[in-house]
Amino acid sequence: MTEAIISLRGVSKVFPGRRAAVTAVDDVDLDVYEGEIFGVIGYSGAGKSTLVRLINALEHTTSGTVTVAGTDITKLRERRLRPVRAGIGMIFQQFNLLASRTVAGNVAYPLRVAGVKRAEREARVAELLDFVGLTDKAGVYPSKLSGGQKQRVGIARALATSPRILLADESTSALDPETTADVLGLLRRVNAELGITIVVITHEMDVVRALCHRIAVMERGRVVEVGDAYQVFANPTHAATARFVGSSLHDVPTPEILERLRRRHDGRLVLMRMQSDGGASGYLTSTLREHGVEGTIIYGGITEIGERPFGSLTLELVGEQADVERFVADVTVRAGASDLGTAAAPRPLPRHDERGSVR
Ligand SMILES: Nc1ncnc2c1ncn2[C@@H]1O[C@H](COP(=O)(O)OP(=O)(O)OP(=O)(O)O)[C@@H](O)[C@H]1O
Repeated sequence: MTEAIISLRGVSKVFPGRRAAVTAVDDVDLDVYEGEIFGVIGYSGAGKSTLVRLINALEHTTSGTVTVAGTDITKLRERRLRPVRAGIGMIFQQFNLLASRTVAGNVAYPLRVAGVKRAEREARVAELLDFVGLTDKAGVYPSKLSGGQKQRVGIARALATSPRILLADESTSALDPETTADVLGLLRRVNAELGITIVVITHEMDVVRALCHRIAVMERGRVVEVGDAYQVFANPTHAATARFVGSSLHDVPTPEILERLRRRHDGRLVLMRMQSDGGASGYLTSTLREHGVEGTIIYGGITEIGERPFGSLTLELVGEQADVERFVADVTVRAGASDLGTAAAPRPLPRHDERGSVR
């Protein structure tokens, strides 16, 4: 995973709006490495779809260059773009299947367009339907399929011409959680078994959690943060990222919730971040014991990102005041915990870029 298969340099896209021009993508530099699953996240209107449409030249850049598999596609004429697009599969939120064609017909469609002979086409379609688990639906029309099955057909069709890159634009947003998990599992197989680089656009944290190796966070056309999915979520440096994590996990009390907690718990409160190597709870237990302090969990949440624990716990500490002080000093320094004070002497919640972690 060292070579960039997609590179954007100084890329902007401006749409001439009715009143004023809209800068959908604003001076973006980005590398997506061969073999990775890369997430583009952000709220509606951030510019995610436009960014991805620039990668397969469905939109043309206003400025900057987009390089795909070594070719600068911003300089290519339409005819020369065709083979580049053939190397990029795409799946959509609304599946975009042809209603008048069977499942097999839909998957065969890009092969027909590419002029693949019938026998070869049929063999390839059978292979793809087997891969996505829809062999028994070959002769069925899309209207008879569930949402999850439709997206499987979409994936099989996107893979038909053996692309090196798959772009997935909100590919699970129209699906229920169980079906989403199913489709995400299939995308993981596409990446792991076929070695295809995947770029997913999503506003859903669950998708990122289950799938992405690295992510870019977009806000108002700009990439405000990029990196390893776990690192970015564990240590957000931009408010947009922190909002994204907080709105999905709800592990850190909001100021209002903290107020309520203080009414019920008048002891010293401390916010402990749980991350990384799984040693966190052991560290917490031993440090409490070491200082002769008891800790009661009064708020928090722990989940996984990329199979690593992630989240935070808010504890109320009970013990001799001097012991509590020493414990708080210790975990603040060694584990980046946040001292929230007491109901009588409250201390504010940490800003998003001040959160530490238990390592
Ligand atoms: N063809 C277009 N013409 C004019 N403005 C456009 C066009 N396409 C996108 N925009 C504008 O560009 C901005 C970014 O849109 P884009 O669809 O890329 O965002 P997004 O993050 O994908 O949002 P969503 O998740 O809602 O699709 C928005 O303000 C949008 O209105």
